[in-house]
Amino acid sequence: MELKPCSSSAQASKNPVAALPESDSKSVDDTACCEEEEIVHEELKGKRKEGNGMEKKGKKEEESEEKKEEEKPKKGKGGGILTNKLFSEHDISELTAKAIREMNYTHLTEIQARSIPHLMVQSDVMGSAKTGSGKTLAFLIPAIELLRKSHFMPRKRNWSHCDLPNKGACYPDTQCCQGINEVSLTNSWICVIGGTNMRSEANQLANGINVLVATPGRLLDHLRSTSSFNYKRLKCLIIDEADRILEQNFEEDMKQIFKRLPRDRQTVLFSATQTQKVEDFANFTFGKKDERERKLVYVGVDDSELKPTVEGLQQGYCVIPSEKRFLVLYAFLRVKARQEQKVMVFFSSCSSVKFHAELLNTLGIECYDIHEQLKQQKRTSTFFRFLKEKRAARGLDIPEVDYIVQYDPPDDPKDYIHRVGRTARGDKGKGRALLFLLPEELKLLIHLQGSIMTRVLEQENIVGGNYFLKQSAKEAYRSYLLAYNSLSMKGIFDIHQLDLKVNVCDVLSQGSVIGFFVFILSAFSFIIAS
Ligand SMILES: Nc1ncnc2c1ncn2[C@@H]1O[C@H](COP(=O)(O)OP(=O)(O)OP(=O)(O)O)[C@@H](O)[C@H]1O
Repeated sequence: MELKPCSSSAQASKNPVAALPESDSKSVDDTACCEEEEIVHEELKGKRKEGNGMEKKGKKEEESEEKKEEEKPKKGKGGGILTNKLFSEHDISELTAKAIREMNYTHLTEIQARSIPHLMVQSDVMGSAKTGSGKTLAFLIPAIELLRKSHFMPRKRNWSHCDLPNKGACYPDTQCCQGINEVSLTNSWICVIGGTNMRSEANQLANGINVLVATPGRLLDHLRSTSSFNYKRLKCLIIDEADRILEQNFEEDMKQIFKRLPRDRQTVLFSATQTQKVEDFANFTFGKKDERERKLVYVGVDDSELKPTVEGLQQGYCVIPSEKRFLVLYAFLRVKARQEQKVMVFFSSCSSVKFHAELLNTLGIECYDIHEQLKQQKRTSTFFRFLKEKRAARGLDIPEVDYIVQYDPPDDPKDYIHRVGRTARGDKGKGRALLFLLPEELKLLIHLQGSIMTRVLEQENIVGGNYFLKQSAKEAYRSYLLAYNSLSMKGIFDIHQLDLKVNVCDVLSQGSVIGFFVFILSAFSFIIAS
């Protein structure tokens, strides 16, 4: 078995939407806060050029850019995702403010600080920020506030908001809606997702709702077939996780949805990764400049960053031949179970999830399974049970996931980013992600460059760059081999049968590998000892 850190970094996602960079001028709106991010497609291309340093800037321009930079929300201390902007500085109704306080949030994240002011004045917004950076509240607070200002009442035949995430994102979005609504108690909302009972959803829609969280496919079904569903007064359409929606081939459904919905509405599109597909979809969603009456603002929080994953995420991979993969997983999960850590494991098929969950439960490792073949209700309840599970030892009710394990590889870098984005979420969130690869799958790393990285690299440098640690690691490894060789039952413990050549060479020739190697090895020694 070969265990290695990922050793390179570059860009996994494509450049941010070329046609929709942040701009700073020609605001149609008179709100000062919106001036810095106003966009007009044609002007944007020019701006991007400037951003790339391809044209010389005049002094005046430089000064105005400096001013803009000063006006941007500053990141809070401690390297988290929060800025120095407070929720209390915003014109938010008391009930929503109370809901936010009850969630213990005081400061806004960057995507929130930069998009909420635009959304509150009902501009169209296209937002882009890493997974776990607080996009949900960024669009939900203005949505709830818009409802409040419009004096919408529950159970009237209105339909004012539609939030369109993909199926996975539906849970956090509805949870967040629920959080705000539990306190404000003003809005009725429902969540419609494929796999649930369409008739009961139709009844609720007929009764009238204020906020609808839906997957594109199921929403289209209702638009087509639920005659009592009155959507003519839609105020705001929010498309969350646009990149995921497109990946799952919902593009055609989205076009059909757009055809049916009223055009005079606010439109919001959020995405964690930017691709050509998202760019094309954005152009299609917002239409051409002349067709648009509303102002469109692009807020790209991480556009200048090379790394598409968050700071608090440590990432690594291990190369394991297929016959040993389950053993590694089992050993790993046992250690993590003892440490009362939460681990989310990704497989490539439903039957594989089912099988491994059954097997692990049989072997005494308690785990839940979520896959497409389960009824939606079961999926939702399992998901919430997993998130809410208490960790007795620490006495905390923390929903965060400590580890993401990708037992089967992701389909592409975006898939990878979304999977690892389930950990290290929120302010100063910390988490780890481990990718299992077969030796012949190593080529995948070329495509993941930039996604996997830094922290493990730092770890690698700690050992590789430190003479004493390196010597000590070599010594530890040498003594492990000597001890193994000294075992008396040679029939069982034959050092010549150990497939260690690759590891020995790697460990001894590159200090780089040692950090991660030792980390995993210690997990095994724990198992052996237990
Ligand atoms: N203002 C805030 N202060 C502190 N924590 C926050 C704040 N806003 C959001 N969070 C935390 O950040 C976590 C991630 O937020 P959210 O789910 O909105 O991210 P996201 O950007 O939508 O991620 P994804 O793209 O994966 O859906 C939340 O679970 C919440 O704990």
